[in-house]
Amino acid sequence: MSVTDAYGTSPAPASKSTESPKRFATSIRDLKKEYVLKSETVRALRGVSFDVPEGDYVAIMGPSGSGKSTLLNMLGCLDQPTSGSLMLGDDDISTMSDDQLADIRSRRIGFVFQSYNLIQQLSVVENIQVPLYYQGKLGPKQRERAVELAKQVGLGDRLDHRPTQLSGGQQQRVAIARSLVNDPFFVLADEPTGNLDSITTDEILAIFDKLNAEGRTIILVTHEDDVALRAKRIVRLKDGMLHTDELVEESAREAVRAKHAIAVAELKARE
Ligand SMILES: Nc1ncnc2c1ncn2[C@@H]1O[C@H](COP(=O)(O)OP(=O)(O)OP(=O)(O)O)[C@@H](O)[C@H]1O
Repeated sequence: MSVTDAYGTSPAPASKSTESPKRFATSIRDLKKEYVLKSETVRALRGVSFDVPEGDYVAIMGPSGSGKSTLLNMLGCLDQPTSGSLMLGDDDISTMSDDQLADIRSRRIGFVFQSYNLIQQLSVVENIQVPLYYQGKLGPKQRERAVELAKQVGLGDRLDHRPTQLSGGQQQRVAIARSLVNDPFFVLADEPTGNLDSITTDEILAIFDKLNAEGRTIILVTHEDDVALRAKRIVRLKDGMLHTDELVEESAREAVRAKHAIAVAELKARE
């Protein structure tokens, strides 16, 4: 296998070096989530712990029912744990009110969904500005930032297009630009390439590579090994527990990038 042991799941021992301490985009400790139904209690997460240092690129994997969506909902401040802690910066989401959760969600988390979730009536630039709208922050400066982000994801010539006038890959680029508009703690991507063909998948993964190289923290849920191997680290859940937490060797990342590049070149040659 092309991965090595990762950071470990317990708090790091105090460093004796003079290096500044690692900052975490999020830090999760003994996270549990139970759903209480009439006939039974489902233990969806049974004590999950791991850290995501700033600048990391983590793929979360696991079989159906292993707890990925439950974890994602908490990382996205859409739901609270039954017990344990999930820190975003200095805030523990398990102690927040619904209003505080909504506030931190709109200000500090960048979402990218499988189905893009764009507003059909709005243009590319307007869609990118949507998270700012919810904070009452809309002005020329914010529009300028949205235009800049559109250019960063290669949509500088599509600023006034509506989602129906864009391909799936272009719509996902809008969603990625939208996810960055608030300068989030991390980009949370749920099967972001699930609806895309191989060529477009590679283009979207290249954007994530670039964003991560620029220092953006990315947390991505995927079922696909080849998508996960583009990340720096793979966290696997099983039966609501952390099964493995492994770093992906740079050589393995390079190999999968090369494999994707060859597949894309072959497909383009056939067109
Ligand atoms: N709202 C809910 N009420 C009750 N049980 C739930 C709820 N949401 C999830 N579960 C249960 O919690 C467990 C974990 O579900 P979860 O959706 O987090 O898994 P998953 O890994 O995302 O699965 P998949 O890959 O199929 O989406 C499952 O047994 C599921 O049935």
